[in-house]
Amino acid sequence: MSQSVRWILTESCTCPAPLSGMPGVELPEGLPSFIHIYQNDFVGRKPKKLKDDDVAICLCKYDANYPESACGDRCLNVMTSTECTRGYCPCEDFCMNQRFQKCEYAKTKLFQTEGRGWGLLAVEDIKAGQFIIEYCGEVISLEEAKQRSQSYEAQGLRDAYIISLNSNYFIDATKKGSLARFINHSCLPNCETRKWTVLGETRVGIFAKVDISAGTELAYNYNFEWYGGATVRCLCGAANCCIFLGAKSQGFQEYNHVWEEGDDRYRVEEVPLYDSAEDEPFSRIPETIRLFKFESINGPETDYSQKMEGGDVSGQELDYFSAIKPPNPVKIDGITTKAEKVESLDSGKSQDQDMEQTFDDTSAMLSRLRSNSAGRNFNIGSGSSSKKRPQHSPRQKKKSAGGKQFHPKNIADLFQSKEAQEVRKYEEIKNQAAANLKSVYDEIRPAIEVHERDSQDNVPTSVGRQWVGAHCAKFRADFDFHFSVVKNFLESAKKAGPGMKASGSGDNPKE
Ligand SMILES: C[S@@+](CC[C@H](N)C(=O)[O-])C[C@H]1O[C@@H](n2cnc3c(N)ncnc32)[C@H](O)[C@@H]1O
Repeated sequence: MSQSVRWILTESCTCPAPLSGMPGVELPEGLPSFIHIYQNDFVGRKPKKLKDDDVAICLCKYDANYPESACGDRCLNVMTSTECTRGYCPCEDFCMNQRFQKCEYAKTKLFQTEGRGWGLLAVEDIKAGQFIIEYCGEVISLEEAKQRSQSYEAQGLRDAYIISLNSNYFIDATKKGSLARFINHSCLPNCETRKWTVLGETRVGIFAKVDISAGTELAYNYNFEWYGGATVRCLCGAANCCIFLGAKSQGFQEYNHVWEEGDDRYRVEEVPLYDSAEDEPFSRIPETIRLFKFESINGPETDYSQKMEGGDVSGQELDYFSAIKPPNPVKIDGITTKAEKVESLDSGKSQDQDMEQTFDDTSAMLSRLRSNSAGRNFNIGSGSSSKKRPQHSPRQKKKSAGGKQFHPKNIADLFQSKEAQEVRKYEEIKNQAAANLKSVYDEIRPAIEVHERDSQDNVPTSVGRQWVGAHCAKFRADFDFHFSVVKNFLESAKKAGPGMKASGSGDNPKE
C-alpha cells in the first residue's frame, strides 16, 4: 500500500527546496530507507560556481509560432549536451533546455519486482528521447568510492548504486538518491543514461530509448564491466539475456566462463599457464572492489519477454561500483561458473611498482581514448581486468625452470658484465619514457577533462597525438628493454658454456 506523497529532504542536502510543479515522490511501504534528494549532494568538495564568462549562452531566439525555437534540438547548448543557465538564456522562461534544473521528470512509480528488488514504472506514456529522471546521489571521489564499496560489501549490502561521473568522481545513491536509483538493468532496455553539463557540473540523466507506454518497467543496460568478485545472475527476462550481470564484459568472460556441466573445454588442467609477474604487469585488482561499467553492447535484438520495448543499445559510458558479494559464485541449474571449477586462486602477485604507478595515473586517460573504439576497457586501482586470467591451481605445473621466476631487475643485479650494463641502459630509457608519459599526461589532462563529459571526439587532435606519441615511445622502450634482457641473458649463458643455465637454476656447481 502506498503512503501519501511526501518530500524527504535532509538538512545536509545542499539542494534547494522542491520547485513548484516538480513531481511528488510516492514512497511505498516496505521500501528500504534512503534519503530522497533532487540534486546531487557533494561530499568533500563544493559544487562548481560558474563565473559569468564561463556560462554557455546559446543563440536561440524565441518565436511564439515555433516553440522549438526556444532551445530545441537546434540550440547550440542542446547540441553539446549543456543546459542553458537560468537568467542567461535569451529565451528566458520559454527555454526548454533546463530539464535537469527544473526537474522536468516523467511520471514514474516504484513497484516490487520478482527477484530484482524494487523497480520503477512509467506512469504515463513516454516518448523516445524524453528525459525521464536524473540519477542523483552523493558525488564522491574515486578514493571514497573504493572505500564505500568495500564498506558496503562488508555490511552485506547486495545492491549496487555507485556509478561513475568521470574518472575522478562517482555518484553514490546508496544512502541518498533520486528514484533513478531503483531503475533495474535489462539486456534489452527501453532507457539509456546520458551525461549532461548543468551549471558547470556533469550530471547523469535517464532518457527513453524508445517510446514507452504507461505501466512499463523502466530499465537500462548497466553494461557492467566485471572486475572480479561476485557473479550476479541477471533476471531481466529478456530473450537475449546474458545470464549474469557483466557477462559480456571481457573481464567476466576471461575469468568466469559459463559452461555446461561436462564441457571438457574447461577442465582445470586446460587452464592456460602463465607467469603473472612477467606477463601481467598490471593485472592485480583489489579483490574487494568491483567496478562495473556501462558500455555499448550490440547484442541480438529479440523479443522482450517482459513489458519492455527493444532498440539497439547505445547508452553512454558509466561505471558501477558494486557492493554485492554472495558467499559463493552463483550456481544455476546445469550451469557452473569457472570460478567454481578452479580449485584455488592465488591472491595476487608482486608488481613492477613504477610501471604500476604510471599506469594508475594514466589508466583513466587510456580508458577515455579507448572508449571510442569497440573494445573499450576501464581500469581502476592497480590494474586492468582485461588481461586477468585464471591463476594457478595446485594441480598445475609451473612454467619456469625449477619454479624460479626471473624478474628483469634481478637479472641486471645478477650479471656484473657488459650485458648487464646494456640491460641497465635500456632500463633507464624505459624509465625515462614512463616519466615522459606521465608528464605528458599531467600536461594534457585539463584538455581531456574539459571534454570528458561527452566523448573524446572533441579532444584536440594535438592532444591526442601527443598522448599517442608518448605511448608509442613507452611501448618501444619497453620492447627494447625486454629484448635486451633476453638477448643478453642468452649471450651470457652461451659464454658460460653449454652446461650453464640461468643463474638461480640450481644447476650451476658454483652456486
Ligand atoms: C541500482 S540498483 C536497482 C534497484 C534495486 N532493484 C533496489 O531494489 O534497490 C541495482 C541492483 O539491483 C539489482 N538488479 C538490477 N537489475 C537486475 C537484474 N536484471 N537482475 C538481477 N538483479 C538486478 C542488483 O542487485 C543490482 O545491484
